[in-house]
Amino acid sequence: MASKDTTMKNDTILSVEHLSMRFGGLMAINDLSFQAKRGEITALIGPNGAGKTTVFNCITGFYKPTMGMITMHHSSGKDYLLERLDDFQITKTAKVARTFQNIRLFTGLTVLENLLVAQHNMLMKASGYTIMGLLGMPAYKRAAEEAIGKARVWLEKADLIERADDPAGDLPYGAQRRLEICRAMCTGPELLCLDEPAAGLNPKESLALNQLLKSIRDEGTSLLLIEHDMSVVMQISDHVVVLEYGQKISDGTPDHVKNDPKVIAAYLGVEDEELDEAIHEVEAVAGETK
Ligand SMILES: Nc1ncnc2c1ncn2[C@@H]1O[C@H](COP(=O)(O)OP(=O)(O)OP(=O)(O)O)[C@@H](O)[C@H]1O
Repeated sequence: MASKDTTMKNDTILSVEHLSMRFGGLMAINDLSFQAKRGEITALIGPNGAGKTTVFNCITGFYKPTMGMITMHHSSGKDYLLERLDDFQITKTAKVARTFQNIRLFTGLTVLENLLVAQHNMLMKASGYTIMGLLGMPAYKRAAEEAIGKARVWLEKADLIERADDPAGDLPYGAQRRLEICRAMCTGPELLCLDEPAAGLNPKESLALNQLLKSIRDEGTSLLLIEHDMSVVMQISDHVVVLEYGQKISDGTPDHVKNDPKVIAAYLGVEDEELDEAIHEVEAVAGETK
């Protein structure tokens, strides 16, 4: 019999079925279906304008899809139809958190305060939506201590604990990106969606990011990410879905998609007859970066 861990790892956390999104005359996503597995890092890749951010915006409630179903399957066995929920319900109830292409921290607040703001809902609930917090009632005090404890755990994991009391805006770029991820993790998501987390990072920052993302996965949160940096995608993803012109052109392990001629053609923008040459070029580049 499979162990519980193995079973958990192989089941589906997110199903996207026949998703379409039309903007006026443009079909940005056209009948897209794919699944993300629980306990895995799934990467959504594709050339510029392929529709990756639009898929993210549909999953996280920023857009209502023109057609299709997006289902979040909780580990409790409960399912949530994301296209029917508002964005705040998607975070709070369906437990899907996201980060954006551009950093959205409260730069004037400290690193720790940014993580406490993320837990505002839980603290408000503990206060009974009254002045219990100001009066220092035990239930609120406990909740506040828990919030600080959770923030500390994430700051340790992201190697930011030394900077807890510094303004978030003073952190180097790569550290700000990691802080954003910690902030999303403080909301307790089952699925974390990251929009280009490695954009603008230097190789050292990129390595720190990879370690953080792998530790998030290994502790049981599933990840879905859009990423242009192929070294990040190939190093940390368990599963890759490739889009071109709003449609899926490949789906499988990093090795599978890396060698898929359709993917190579899409990235290099080559015609079928030029494919062999393009594949040789890609293999040569891959060999150099090993
Ligand atoms: N709000 C919108 N209104 C109209 N067209 C849009 C809108 N959002 C996206 N599009 C169009 O949909 C298509 C897919 O865009 P999208 O941003 O999803 O692609 P992407 O794969 O994320 O691209 P990139 O890698 O450049 O970020 C593009 O042609 C884009 O111009």
